[in-house]
Amino acid sequence: MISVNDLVKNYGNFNAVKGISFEVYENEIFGLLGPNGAGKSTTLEIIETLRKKTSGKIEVAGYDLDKKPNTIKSLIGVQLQASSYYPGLNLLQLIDLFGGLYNQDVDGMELLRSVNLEEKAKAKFKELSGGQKQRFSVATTLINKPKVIFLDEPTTGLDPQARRNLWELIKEIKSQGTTVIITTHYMDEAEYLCDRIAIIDSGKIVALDTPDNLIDHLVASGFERPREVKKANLEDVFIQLTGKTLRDD
Ligand SMILES: Nc1ncnc2c1ncn2[C@@H]1O[C@H](COP(=O)(O)OP(=O)(O)OP(=O)(O)O)[C@@H](O)[C@H]1O
Repeated sequence: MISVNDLVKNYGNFNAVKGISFEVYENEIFGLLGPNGAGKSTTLEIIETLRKKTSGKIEVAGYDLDKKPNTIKSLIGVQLQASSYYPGLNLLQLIDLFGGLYNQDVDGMELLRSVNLEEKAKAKFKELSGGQKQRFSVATTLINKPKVIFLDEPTTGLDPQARRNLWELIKEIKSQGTTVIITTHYMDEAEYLCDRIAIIDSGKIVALDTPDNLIDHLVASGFERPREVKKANLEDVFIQLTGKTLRDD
């Protein structure tokens, strides 16, 4: 679905992305992981046609980014910044507006239902909880019925229930046939969600494989955790005590 070949991005003298290459297969959830400043957002924004690359070749669904940026724009779904959500409009009106911009006939209620926000159709974006805001933001990526969506840290700041709820939503989106590229700083999230992961460090890909293979490879190299892992962790305690249901309605 996406092929990135020897991508380089310089900001002035600073070499932020240093010749990375990877492919994202159709209908997989592909994770880009890496420390702050590794170059994840830069790479995503270049593929999204929002930022200019310095050099390299990128294809999305077989279209060359240099030759067909507008075709690519019509095939991808990108999360909008919170500032794009006009404060005077409710969720349904926002979807209608974005649908109009994409020249798409969208059933707003159906879309809101798919992200469990039906009851908030008449609410303004600013009136939503953090989890609801993220679900709405994911919904807006689907308005143009894209082949691939880009999610940049979609669960940052959410409570454990809301995170799990969003994970299920992302899996559901994949099961409908959409390819997903996601960045995250949560390793449990990447392990649960991603079919394959690229780990980027200082503008270079240092590993690319399935989560299982990456872990097996580390274990095969002789790595052992310094102490025995308990059968549960604090997050299990939290979920056990507070339940799995969402509280943000
Ligand atoms: N517009 C810009 N001008 C100059 N330098 C930039 C610009 N945007 C990003 N950078 C630099 O490029 C590097 C990569 O930034 P980028 O935002 O892609 O990292 P990231 O991996 O997404 O980080 P984070 O996890 O913090 O979101 C950083 O050192 C950053 O300071």
